[in-house]
Amino acid sequence: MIRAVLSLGSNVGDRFAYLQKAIDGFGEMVAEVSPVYETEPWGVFGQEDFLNAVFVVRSDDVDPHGLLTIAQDLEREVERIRGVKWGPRKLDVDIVHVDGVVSDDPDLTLPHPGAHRRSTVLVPWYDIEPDAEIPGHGRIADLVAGMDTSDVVPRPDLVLHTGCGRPIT
Ligand SMILES: Nc1ncnc2c1ncn2[C@@H]1O[C@H](COP(=O)(O)OP(=O)(O)OP(=O)(O)O)[C@@H](O)[C@H]1O
Ligand SMILES: Nc1nc2c(c(=O)[nH]1)N=C(CO)CN2
Repeated sequence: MIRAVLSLGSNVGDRFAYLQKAIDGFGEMVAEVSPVYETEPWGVFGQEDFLNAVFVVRSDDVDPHGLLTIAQDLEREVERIRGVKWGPRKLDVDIVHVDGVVSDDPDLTLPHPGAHRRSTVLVPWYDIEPDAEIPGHGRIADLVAGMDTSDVVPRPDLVLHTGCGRPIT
């Protein structure tokens, strides 16, 4: 059984619909989904605000690279052209952490090398797994406590649904 934490981001078009599409794409693997947050862009400034969320998957059928393939297929489905690094995007799906896996493979670095610095990942992750730790970086509760989270604002009006399990159309 694999257990992994993935992050979602979108700042172009119908942002919430893209996040929901990603959750639906992982179907019955999805075990838990965080609240949605409206977040100020990091990396490239002057772009639109993002919606961000985090979800947990469990599966007997895929390995970490299988998760990455699903994530990249979903990204490609909504946006075939990748723009500038850290620039605007309809959908970004990152593999944040896989239980028991540490890897420096550039195609799939685990834990994700930016996750421990990103309030946009840690704040929603903390909501659903307050006791989680990032190998090499410690408890996410401590990481969140040490950062400015004022640019990560809850959107309780936007709730991602699980358990749909239908294929992407
Ligand atoms: N943990 C990971 N999750 C997702 N992609 C990863 C991971 N580790 C390495 N990669 C690789 O990173 C490459 C670029 O991914 P992507 O376009 O999502 O980057 P980005 O979102 O612009 O930046 P960042 O990865 O810092 O969020 C992909 O080709 C993928 O193979
Ligand atoms: N707030 C926020 N900013 C970003 C994000 C993101 O998900 N949220 N993703 C980026 C590229 O992966 C670049 N900048």
